[in-house]
Amino acid sequence: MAKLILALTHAPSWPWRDYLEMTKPKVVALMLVTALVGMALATPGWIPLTALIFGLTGIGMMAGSAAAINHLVDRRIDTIMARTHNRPLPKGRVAPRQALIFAAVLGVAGFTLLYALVNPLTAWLTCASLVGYAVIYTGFLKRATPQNIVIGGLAGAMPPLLGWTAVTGDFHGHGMLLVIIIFAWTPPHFWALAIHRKEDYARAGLPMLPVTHGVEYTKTHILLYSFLLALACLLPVLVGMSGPLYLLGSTVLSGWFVWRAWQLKFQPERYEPIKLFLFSIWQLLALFVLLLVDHYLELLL
Ligand code: HEM
Ligand SMILES: CC(C)=CCC/C(C)=C/CC/C(C)=C/COP(=O)(O)OP(=O)(O)O
Repeated sequence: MAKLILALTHAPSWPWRDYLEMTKPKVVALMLVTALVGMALATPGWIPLTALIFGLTGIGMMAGSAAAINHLVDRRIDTIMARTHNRPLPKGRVAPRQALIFAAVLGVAGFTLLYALVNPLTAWLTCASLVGYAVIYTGFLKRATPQNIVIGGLAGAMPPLLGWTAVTGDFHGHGMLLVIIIFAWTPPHFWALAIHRKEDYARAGLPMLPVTHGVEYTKTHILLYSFLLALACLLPVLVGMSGPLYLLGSTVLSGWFVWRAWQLKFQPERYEPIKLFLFSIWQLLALFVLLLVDHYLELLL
């Protein structure tokens, strides 16, 4: 252990910002919001404090570890792409060995926390998500097929279910519905950025949809997924998990998403792909805040 800490802190000054960057903090933060909502919806009362604190910490640590492994595995292609060439590994600010140790310590600590203080089911499911993203998506799918993000997106969509099992220790269909929402949201989220960064991906030799099938084909798929997302967003109401406030708010958000995806396809001069990418992030945040507010409002009324 002392050796590990020594290797991590050996650099002349502790480049903590680089290590933080490797955990993709903004992405993980939004994932933790979705996990928190999964926790809240799993129980009619307040979220038990142990599940809340150790659950979110453990899930956050393991997601950060997965992100750091992604930085490590992708360090060569990240050097080629304009968006990523300034990252800590391509720039040599963090050595591959240090990144590996960092990811391992973070991942093992997160797993131990979840296993010992939350429950084994959540620990193993989070472990499966880590492997899904860091190994299956990053190490294989990303380089293999333009459907990489559709399949790999499942790992990133898991946090609400992880939050749910952290509270109940059991699977529940309602938790899975929240996963389905993020699963349908991920392709338009990513493909909008992939259109914007098409040249980057082509140069790096990555088979992203706009590179392999063209921009128009990708835009059509974004539009189709926006319809799928709108349908998925209705599921919490159809099963009675969420009420009228959520129905109203999510319908507005879904309509807005479909309208923007429609503009992207049919009025490209009015709406650029990068705008849809940024919008998708706020839309998902708003959707999950709505689920939360609706849940507690139903409890209070
Ligand atoms: C495997 C599925 C996913 C892929 C391939 C993907 C892809 C990306 C990419 C390439 C970026 C740009 C990062 C950058 O500019 O450095 C990004 C940003 C972002 N993604 Fe995703 N994403 C996925 C899933 C998710 C999920 C599930 C969430 C949250 C629940 C999420 C939230 C975000 C946020 C908040 C950002 C902005 C980060 C920033 O500004 O630094 N993503 N995503
Ligand atoms: C345990 C758990 C919940 C794991 C999920 C972890 C996680 C941080 C998923 C992030 C999804 C994401 C930003 C993918 C982009 O990868 P990319 O390689 O396509 O993007 P990049 O080029 O920006 O690195």
